[in-house]
Amino acid sequence: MVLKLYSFPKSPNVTRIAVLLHEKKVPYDFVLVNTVEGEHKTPAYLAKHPFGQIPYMDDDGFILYESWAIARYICEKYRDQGPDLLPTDLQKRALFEQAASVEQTNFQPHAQAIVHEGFVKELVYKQEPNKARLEEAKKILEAKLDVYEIILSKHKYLAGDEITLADLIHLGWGAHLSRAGFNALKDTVKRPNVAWWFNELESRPSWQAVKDGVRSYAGQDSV
Ligand SMILES: N[C@@H](CCC(=O)N[C@@H](CS)C(=O)NCC(=O)O)C(=O)O
Repeated sequence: MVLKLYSFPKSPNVTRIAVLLHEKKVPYDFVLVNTVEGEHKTPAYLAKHPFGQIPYMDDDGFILYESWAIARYICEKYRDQGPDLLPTDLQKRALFEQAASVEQTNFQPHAQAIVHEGFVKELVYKQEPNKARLEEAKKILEAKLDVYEIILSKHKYLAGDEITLADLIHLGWGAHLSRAGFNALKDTVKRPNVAWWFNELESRPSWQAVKDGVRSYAGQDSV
């Protein structure tokens, strides 16, 4: 049975997984979860994902939630297909885990706040955005990206000169930032290394395929 991602296809927490499936050339399907109607809080959904969030994965009956856990599972299971995105060498793995932790603490929460307050709340949930929270998150992420600039001036990717899952997983939330009026990932003057890095990620055929997939799904505009 083809691997299934329960989500809405444009969700950053699922596009960050879909890009890995394209890197690994693994076929998958989306199963649409209507979060606007609260489908993710129904008993049937909660039986699969007890926190009532998107996404979760069904791999031939094996259920897994939490996007980072799903991402690691895919990179481990399909290690021999496409680029190896999860280093096994002790020190390379430690540097990968460091970069993974950096994404989870220094990038994702702030990027999510910017995207959520910047347009998702209003557009999808018809709620009033919290402008103060938006500005605060922008300020914090700008400062975090200054540190990214230092890291990326020393090597091409976050964990060294080889691309890993820790880089690619930035695409989900990162690609939505411009739409929220936050262009710091693309500022070639202020942060040339960050801009180079993010452009490399966005230019990968796997990401283009994700964008095409989202575009063709139920007429949604793209990530
Ligand atoms: N840590 C989780 C976060 C999942 C998450 O926050 N999903 C959001 C959508 S982007 C959601 O389902 N929000 C609805 C809710 O929490 O009720 C992951 O990475 O999968």
